[in-house]
Amino acid sequence: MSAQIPTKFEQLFKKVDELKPQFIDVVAQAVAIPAVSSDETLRPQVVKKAHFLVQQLESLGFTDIQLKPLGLQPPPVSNPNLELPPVILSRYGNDPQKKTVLVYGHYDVQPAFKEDGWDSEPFELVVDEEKGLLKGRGATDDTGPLTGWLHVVRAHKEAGVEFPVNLITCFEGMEESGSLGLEELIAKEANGYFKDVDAVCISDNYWLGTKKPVLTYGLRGCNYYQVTIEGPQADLHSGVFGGIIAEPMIDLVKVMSTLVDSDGKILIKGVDEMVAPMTEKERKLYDNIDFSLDELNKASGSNTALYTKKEDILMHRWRYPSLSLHGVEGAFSGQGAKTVIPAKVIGKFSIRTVPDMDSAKLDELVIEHCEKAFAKLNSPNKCKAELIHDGAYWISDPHNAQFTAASKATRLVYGVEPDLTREGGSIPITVTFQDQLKTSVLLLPMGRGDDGAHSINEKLDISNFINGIKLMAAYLHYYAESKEI
Ligand SMILES: C[C@H](N)C(=O)N[C@@H](Cc1c[nH]cn1)C(=O)O
Ligand SMILES: [Zn+2]
Ligand SMILES: [Zn+2]
Repeated sequence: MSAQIPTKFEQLFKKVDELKPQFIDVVAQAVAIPAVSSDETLRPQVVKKAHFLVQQLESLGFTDIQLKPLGLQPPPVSNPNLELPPVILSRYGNDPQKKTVLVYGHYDVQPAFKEDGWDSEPFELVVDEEKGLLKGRGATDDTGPLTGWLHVVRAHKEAGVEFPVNLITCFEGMEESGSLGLEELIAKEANGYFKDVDAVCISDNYWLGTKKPVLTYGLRGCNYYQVTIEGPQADLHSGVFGGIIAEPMIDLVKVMSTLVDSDGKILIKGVDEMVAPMTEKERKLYDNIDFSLDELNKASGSNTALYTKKEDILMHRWRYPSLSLHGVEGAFSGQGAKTVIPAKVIGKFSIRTVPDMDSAKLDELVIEHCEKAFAKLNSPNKCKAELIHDGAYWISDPHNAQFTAASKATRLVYGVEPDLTREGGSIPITVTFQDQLKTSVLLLPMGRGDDGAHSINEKLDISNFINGIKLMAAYLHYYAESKEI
């Protein structure tokens, strides 16, 4: 640690180091709750995790803790009476002399099963001191970073360092499923719970690579669709009915194959035309970013990249749309050789959206495309294409007080200037915070590009966890000291 480091940071960082076992224990307890928002049967677990976080907030002295209900989950949903998980609002400090920072995170996670190929149980945090890793679903996305904000508060309390800002939490349990219901809550609370918010900070994305910290000023959006094809009343024996009835799965494969080609080119007419043209100024930005094909290959664990040049990889991750095929509900997917003809199959795919794509126009193009592709099959089956959820893209100017404070904090903690990046993933609610609260938003990632978010063996390096907590703390102090909002 440098000799010039201010005493308050020395005290704080020492305390963060000392509290490492306790911080990891909180992450372990949180990871143990399988809060999978996309699985309707696990909704009680998502709610359980909300209550666990409330207990943590209470014990740290947060006040005005509220579990905001969001009503019923809108269709398409199997259980029409399914309640959305609550949003956790709370505050730490209420000093009118201080700035107020809202921190957003999500406590829900992606599904995970050991059979998917995990080396350990996904909902049992593995603390691998030798490799320096925390492994478990949510370690990096977003349970680890979300709890980071609570650890920042605890470190201040136990180090006896004054907390520099008023902190407001907005923790949701539906981010991985499109942040349903949150937009309305933010609009409602913009002049209520959130009325004094000066800045919003989100720690829910990742460094580009594995070595260099980044600050993020853009996200792609995500429109998620499903195509349902149904025919027979029940699943059938393929020896008895194969070749003499129209099979929904055959139709679905044909429809889905018209969406995208193997080079990643989206085949839906009108989509490319909506993408903002590249400017010379933007083109130059890619030159200075620290990234390589090698890092991409390491993160994907393969040599399957569609592009070899750094600039092409980054542009296709950040500023061009992509279409991914995710799966088929109702289809046989187990081991072995079941000879069934599924009666009803639901194909799932999503499009990552970018400036200047119009979300509603995209829905029209996608639905029309699927209907036309199905009509060409002359099938007697029924087909319905629909949007499941959408979330907007976001891009901002990274030259403001928040980014300046976070750059300074990065230099303090990591000793380097962070790269300014965009993120290929989505955090649907980001733009709503910016527009409704009329504040700047900073994305301050904790984990690395190879953390395996949404994948098997999701991990967070312990060094990223501990330095990430220090970074959050330093950012809050530098932001509090800055003259501008
Ligand atoms: C980047 C963030 N941690 C994340 O994983 N976001 C999800 C959000 C989403 C949108 N639709 C479904 N999930 C993502 O980018 O997939
Ligand atoms: Zn996330
Ligand atoms: Zn995620």
